[in-house]
Amino acid sequence: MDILSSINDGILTLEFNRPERKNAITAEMYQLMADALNDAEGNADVRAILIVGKPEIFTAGNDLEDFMKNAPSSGAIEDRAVYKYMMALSGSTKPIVAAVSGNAVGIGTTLLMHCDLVYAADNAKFSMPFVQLGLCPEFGSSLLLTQIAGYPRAAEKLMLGEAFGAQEALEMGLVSKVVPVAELLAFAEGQATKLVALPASSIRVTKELMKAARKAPVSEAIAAENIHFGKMLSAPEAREAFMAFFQKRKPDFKQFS
Ligand SMILES: C/C=C/C(=O)SCCNC(=O)CCNC(=O)[C@H](O)C(C)(C)COP(=O)(O)OP(=O)(O)OC[C@H]1O[C@@H](n2cnc3c(N)ncnc32)[C@H](O)[C@@H]1OP(=O)(O)O
Repeated sequence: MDILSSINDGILTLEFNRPERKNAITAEMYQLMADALNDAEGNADVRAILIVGKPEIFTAGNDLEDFMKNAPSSGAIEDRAVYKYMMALSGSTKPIVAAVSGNAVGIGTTLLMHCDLVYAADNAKFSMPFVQLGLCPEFGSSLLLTQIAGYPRAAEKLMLGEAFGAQEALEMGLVSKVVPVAELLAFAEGQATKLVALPASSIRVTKELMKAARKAPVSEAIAAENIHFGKMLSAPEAREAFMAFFQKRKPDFKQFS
């Protein structure tokens, strides 16, 4: 299974488990995670959610082969598994803890902005190389990163798309704390266990209140991003970027005006 899902002691753990492809996320993986999150909504036994990868890799983001195969022209965005996953994540009423070690690329970084507690190992590396792929920010990152980090820093990360480390992520407010990689999982599990022991109703209301002001703007940003992202995914710039990645060469964007 490319996603490992388990419920223990009140914690639903979702683990990326496709290390041979750097945990790149396929439509099937998004769907599995969406289903698990939606099931958790109606399951009072789940009192916290934990999202983890492997010590050496969180996720390489969306599977680029999937991007090439599944042009977005085929159907509405709302029917796509990635959309269902991100809506389930951002709309979850349960507290969500993410533990990031290694690379968190593209949606691997975007998804963190929809979690509540985000812990990074000292080997974590974040990047949103949407522009490098001929794409644009997705699932609210154009708004959320600007709010979290301020415009100039967000512009640097979203326009240049260069990777940055755990310490910088902490300084900019993207993560809650940095811990040594060997201690990350136990630490994150400990934090999730604390959430499980607290009154679920208080956690629920606190989360709702904290997210209330950003709910409508985030929905609007996601809708606007989707319009562009869908078109850009089938444009020649993105095709060139995907081909270049698999051919292990630099993309040639100068051929496009
Ligand atoms: C809506 C969502 C949007 C997004 O998420 S956009 C972001 C999409 N993701 C990317 O652009 C990241 C692409 N991957 C990378 O940049 C690198 O990988 C890493 C930095 C994550 C790791 O680099 P290294 O440790 O050198 O590993 P490796 O040799 O590049 O990858 C090992 C195998 O994994 C495959 N792979 C890696 N990432 C993806 C991916 N995103 N989609 C499909 N396959 C991927 C490779 O091709 C290769 O395979 P083989 O061993 O056969 O050469």
